[in-house]
Order: sequence, then C-alpha cells, then structure tokens
Amino acid sequence: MWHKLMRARKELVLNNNSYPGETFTEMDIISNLILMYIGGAEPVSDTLGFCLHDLAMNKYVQDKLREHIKEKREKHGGEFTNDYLMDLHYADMVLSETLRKHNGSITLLRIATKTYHVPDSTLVIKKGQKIIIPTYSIHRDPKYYTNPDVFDPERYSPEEKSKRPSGSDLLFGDGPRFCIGKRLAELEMKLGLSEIISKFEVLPCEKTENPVQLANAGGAIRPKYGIWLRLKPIVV
Ligand code: HEM
Repeated sequence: MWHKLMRARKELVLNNNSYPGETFTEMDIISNLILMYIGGAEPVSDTLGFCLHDLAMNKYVQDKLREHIKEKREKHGGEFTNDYLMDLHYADMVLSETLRKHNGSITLLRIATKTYHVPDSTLVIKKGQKIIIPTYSIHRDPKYYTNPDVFDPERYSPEEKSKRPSGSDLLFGDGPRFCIGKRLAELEMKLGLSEIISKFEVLPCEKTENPVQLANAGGAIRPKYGIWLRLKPIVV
C-alpha cells in the first residue's frame, strides 16, 4: 500500500501526464498516507486489545473460540492460509461484538448532497446540512441490542444479524465512504487472535480494569491507561 501511494506521488504529483483532468498536490498524497497509517494501525491494535480483554472476562467465550480455532486449524492442515482465516466464522462474531462495544470511531460524519424527506416522519434533511450519525449510541441501543453492556458474540450469528434493521450495524461505516481497510483489518485481527488464543490462556491481572477507562482521542475513543492482561502459556 505504501509502495502504491509513493507511486501515486510520482505519477500524479511529480509527473502528472497520465490524468490531465485530475490535479493532485503533494499534500493530498501526504494526508492519504497519514490517514492510512492512523486508520490502519491503531483501530486494529485497539480492537484486538479490547477483544482480549473481553475474552479474559468471559471464559466461556474464550474456551469456545479456542475450540473453534483448533477445529478449523486441523481442517486446514495447520496452514495459515486465506481459506483458513475466512473459515473462522466464530472469530468474526467475536470481533464484531468487540467492535460493537468498543468501536474507536464513535460517530460518522456526512453532508447531505440533496434534500431528503425521512419516510413516515415530518423530518426533512436539507441539502448541505451537516449530519452526525451517533454510531456509539446506536451500537448500545437496547432497541437493537438487548443488555448492550453484555459481551455476547451470538448477536452476530447470521440469524440474529438478519433480525436487525439496516443501519443498526455500522462497525466499519456504510455507503460510498465505507472503510476501505475492512478486509485487511479482519484478516490481521483473526491472524492475531488465532495465534494468541491457541497458545495462551488470557487472564485478568492485578492491573486489569473492568470496564476499561476510555480517553477521547480527537473524536475517537481509546483505552486511557492501556489494556493490562496476563497471558498464561498453554502446555499440551
Ligand atoms: C478494526 C479496524 C478498523 C475499523 C473499526 C475501521 C473503521 C472505519 C470507519 C467506521 C470508517 C468510516 C466509514 C464511513 O464513514 O462510512 C473508516 C474509514 C476508513 N478506513 Fe477504516 N477501520 C479499520 C481499519 C482500517 C484499515 C486497516 C485501513 C487501511 C489500511 C483503514 C482505512 C480507512 C480509510 C482510508 C477510511 C476512509 C474511507 C473514505 O473516506 O472513503 N481502516 N474506517
């Protein structure tokens, strides 16, 4: 990805003959690089940290995930292939539930491109109006998620997901500005989970907070004091 952006700089800024209609500045390329770096690194490591914390607090889910990983590893001959990672359905459910509870991005921001009458209501969103979509609150609304503080990956089984209206799951956003790194993030997180959960039991330690205290990080949220856990090697 870095390589592609460096190539974009070379082709679109320094030597812009290929797309005469498009003008890109050095700043466009630099800001995209920064967005890739911030958007690509921190949400993945924060989500994995929160996920391990939830697993330490929910032993039943952790054990079920470990069994699932073991079964899928055996099925795929112990290889870390794309097929193996795509087959980790329960890990997907665990990670989605982690993101529902602890998504670093707490709102989505939009500007209306045309005037829109919200169906069955008197609400009119005018063209040009700025809109804040409160994803943190939506993901914790008991109307869609009963007992929202409870960590329950079963909410993301295909049956449960199909019961919720569209727009109630905005873990990676929605529409044309949907997160471009979703698939990469999911692969990275499943690879990390698979390695850690198959080799270690994740336990709380004396420094573990529950719930984890949060800090405002420029419109996003992050663990205020980090996430502290104990990893106990699994001896087979
Ligand atoms: C757990 C990991 C991640 C989460 C929870 C996450 C979440 C999000 C969310 C909620 C948005 C806003 C989408 C919208 O407005 O509809 C977004 C946008 C974006 N994400 Fe991610 N993201 C993650 C990982 C990544 C990774 C790994 C990359 C890149 C390698 C990435 C790159 C981006 C970019 C470039 C945008 C802006 C897209 C646009 O405006 O068109 N993200 N992400």
